[in-house]
Amino acid sequence: MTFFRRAVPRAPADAGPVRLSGVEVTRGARTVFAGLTLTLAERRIGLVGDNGSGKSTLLRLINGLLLPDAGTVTVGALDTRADRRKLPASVGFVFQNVDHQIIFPSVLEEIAFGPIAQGMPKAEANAAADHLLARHGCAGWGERAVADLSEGQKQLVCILAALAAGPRILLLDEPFSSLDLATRLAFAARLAALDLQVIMASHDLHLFDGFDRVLWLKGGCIAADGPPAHVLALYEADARARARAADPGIAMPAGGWGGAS
Ligand SMILES: Nc1ncnc2c1ncn2[C@@H]1O[C@H](COP(=O)(O)OP(=O)(O)OP(=O)(O)O)[C@@H](O)[C@H]1O
Repeated sequence: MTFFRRAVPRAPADAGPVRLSGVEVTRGARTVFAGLTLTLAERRIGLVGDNGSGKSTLLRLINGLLLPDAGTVTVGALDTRADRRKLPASVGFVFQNVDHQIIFPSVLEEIAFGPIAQGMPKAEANAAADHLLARHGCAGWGERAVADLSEGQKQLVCILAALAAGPRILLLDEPFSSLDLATRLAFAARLAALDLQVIMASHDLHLFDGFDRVLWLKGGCIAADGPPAHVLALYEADARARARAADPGIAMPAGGWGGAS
């Protein structure tokens, strides 16, 4: 599925997997990663883990917003340190907090920005943004002030803005948390059809249906890595055990992943 024609031909250098090699990251006084090595090649990769386990930090390393204190992160042949300015053409990102992402006053400007930055003429980018909005049930939103949108509507604009730039890799950090059910379902279906690599962090485990691989981060380490059903069952069993240990009298709700109890 094509959302936008690419503004400029993609550099061959962005082909190939994401690789982290010996990555060390300290944020504030806390060591988040102490020698993380990973190859991320699958088309659909999920990240799960407790609050503070390092999911957002990992995504920020891949899009070059955060540079490792030691080690390297590469996207194909692009090194996030040396080739930082080339990354936005290849790597799209939807932030957990939309207010950290939105920079323009109007919806149209926000969505057209990426293609214009890549060289698409403004009139063409604006027309394509209008078309994209219409395809997602938001016809006529272009002139709306972003500040007047609800949280979920802002989240939708951020997702569309990321797609508009035609990335090869889409990084999503809790992208659907404020979307209503119908919009969430529609996006999950569209996501499944997108011809690009998706790496998504979420606490909504059902979003990983159909994913190729899930990584469970625990204290900056990989606690489990593999098919979603396997990893999510381990993760949920661990979470339930810890919830029980914290409050032995707790009545745990049934259901969940992989029959974990
Ligand atoms: N800007 C920052 N300054 C200092 N420390 C930070 C900063 N951002 C994150 N951290 C720390 O880095 C660690 C990893 O945070 P990160 O945001 O990657 O976690 P997360 O898994 O995405 O959590 P959540 O599920 O809550 O979104 C945490 O201990 C956090 O306190």
